[in-house]
Amino acid sequence: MGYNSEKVIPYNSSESKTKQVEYMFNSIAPTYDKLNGILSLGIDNFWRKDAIKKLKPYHPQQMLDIATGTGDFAILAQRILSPDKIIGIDISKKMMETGRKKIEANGMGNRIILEQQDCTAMNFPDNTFDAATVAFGVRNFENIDRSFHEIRRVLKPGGIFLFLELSTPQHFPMKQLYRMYSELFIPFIGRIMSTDKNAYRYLPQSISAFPQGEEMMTILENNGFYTLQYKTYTAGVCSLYIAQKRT
Ligand SMILES: C[S@@+](CC[C@H](N)C(=O)[O-])C[C@H]1O[C@@H](n2cnc3c(N)ncnc32)[C@H](O)[C@@H]1O
Repeated sequence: MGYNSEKVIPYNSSESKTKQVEYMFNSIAPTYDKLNGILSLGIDNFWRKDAIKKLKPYHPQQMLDIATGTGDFAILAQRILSPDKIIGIDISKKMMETGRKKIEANGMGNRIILEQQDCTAMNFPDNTFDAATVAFGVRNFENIDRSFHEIRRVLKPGGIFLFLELSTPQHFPMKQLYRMYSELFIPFIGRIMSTDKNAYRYLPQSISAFPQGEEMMTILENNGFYTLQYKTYTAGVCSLYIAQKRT
């Protein structure tokens, strides 16, 4: 089944969504971290920390951080959970170049390894990881079902899949405020601060097309997961899903 967010692409080009997304993140990599903080008014750090803490009861030792980008989620997971190993994967070399520098600066080079891989076709054996995480990546996937299927394959039986994604508030007054924020503020800041204007047009469009809540939980179940927890942050601006591999 195809989902609407899979059809939202950054550029007016005939290349696959994956190729366009790779190009876009390579192009915005130098300003990504700074803009992230500005656009979320710094709240993304709170969302990330709260999400990672929820993995504590599972004591994951082998972790996979998909769409790891500049490495923030992997670094936080290492700091909070101290697993034996985290492998971060991403399609964008430039995002990971920044990520590697941050990992080294945090003295975590022997615990976090970054590899260029597409999450729809990973080279890991079946049943490898205790937990897989994605922060703000799923919205960019060209094929959500194939990605989830592949994530399930590389998780051990009972393994945990946790992801955070931006979402659209459903209730007054946040719904209306958020609409102004995403239609005016995001493209404006993107235009003046980023090297790629398209990226900050693509961002609000991909958020509004992304399946959320009940719909996402059904997608997880259809791909072989139980949803253990679904919660929203900041009146619905961000959503967290925690699911477990069904055996
Ligand atoms: C918004 S960034 C998130 C980066 C990081 N997780 C964070 O929290 O800041 C989305 C990332 O998803 C990556 N991505 C998109 N499609 C992917 C795929 N099929 N496989 C692996 N990574 C992918 C992009 O290259 C990009 O670095």
